[in-house]
Amino acid sequence: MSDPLLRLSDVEVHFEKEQSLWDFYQDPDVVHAVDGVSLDIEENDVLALVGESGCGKTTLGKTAIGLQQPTSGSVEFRGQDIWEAKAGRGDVSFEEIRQSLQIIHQDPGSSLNPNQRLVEILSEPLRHVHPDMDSAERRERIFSLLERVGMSPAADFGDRYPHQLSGGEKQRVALCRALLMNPDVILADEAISALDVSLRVEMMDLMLDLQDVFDTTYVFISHDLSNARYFTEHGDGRIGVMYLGELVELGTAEELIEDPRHPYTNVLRWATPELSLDATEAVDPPMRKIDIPDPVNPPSGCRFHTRCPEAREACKQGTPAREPVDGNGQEVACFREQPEHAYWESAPLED
Ligand SMILES: Nc1ncnc2c1ncn2[C@@H]1O[C@H](COP(=O)(O)OP(=O)(O)OP(=O)(O)O)[C@@H](O)[C@H]1O
Repeated sequence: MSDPLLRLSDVEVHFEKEQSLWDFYQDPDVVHAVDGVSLDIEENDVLALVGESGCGKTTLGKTAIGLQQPTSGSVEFRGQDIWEAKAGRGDVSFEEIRQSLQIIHQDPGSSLNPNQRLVEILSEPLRHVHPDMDSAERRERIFSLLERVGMSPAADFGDRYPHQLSGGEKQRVALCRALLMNPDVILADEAISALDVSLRVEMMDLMLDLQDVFDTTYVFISHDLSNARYFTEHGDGRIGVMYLGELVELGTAEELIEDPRHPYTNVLRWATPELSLDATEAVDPPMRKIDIPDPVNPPSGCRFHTRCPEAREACKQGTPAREPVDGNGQEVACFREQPEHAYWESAPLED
């Protein structure tokens, strides 16, 4: 079997927190941003990462595209370890890999040069990928892409500066610029979150429409399960649920929403009114505590045990591995999926 497009193996990303002068003689605090994540991402794949603020979505996404070096574990691009390539020990150069792995941010304005017209901004990636292309051909490619993303008349838009665009138009330009690099993966980091609700679906449709043209994979980060659902249902992809740095459940939107196996996935589903679940469902959150534990000192055992309504004493020990559910593509990391686990004999946690 051929290698997946991206393979993350037991990836860990820990950050040392900045210290004040007073803490100088103490060991720095270490933030456990990502821990023990293994995941394959395929060609033309769609993967959405969801979870509450600070759970590690951006860090994991950036690690997957080689913008963040893991503190342990590995990230391979088509079988080539990205950081070995960076150290000059690869068959493919780091620059080539990074060119294949692009990112679009929540705030596209900050990444578009305010002093350049769109046609200049979009010429840069083309010059990079096709150094032999003449300027007339570049303009033709740029204008046809601008038309395709609904920025018409393209010649008029091409002459504009970023400040002359709406938020939605800036995000389209950021998408065009990423696509013109001919990438294998685009990390869309909350790329639709700042848009008006009415424009979000339009942008997601556009991204998926262009996926067929450019043969690219999307890693789509969102704190909103209903957007992740729309994107993965229309893109035939999966959702990964993150909790305190760990990937606790993986599956299609239908699997996760109709049959969430991890109690934390159930919380996300509960917290998303747009999913219009059964009106008879609980109004109280399906959690024992609201507060998120400190990622500097994550709870022992299953990290969700301090909030989980199903938690028992056994959940304080050992990290549950993510395992397949019922032989379909769904995977969950919860002791309750293991009929023989000590969980079933242990006492419930009630505090
Ligand atoms: N460069 C850094 N230095 C120190 N800590 C960091 C750094 N980057 C991220 N963190 C911490 O790592 C944890 C995960 O952050 P991350 O941004 O990946 O989460 P997230 O799920 O994307 O959150 P959000 O939705 O708020 O963007 C957080 O506790 C964050 O404060």
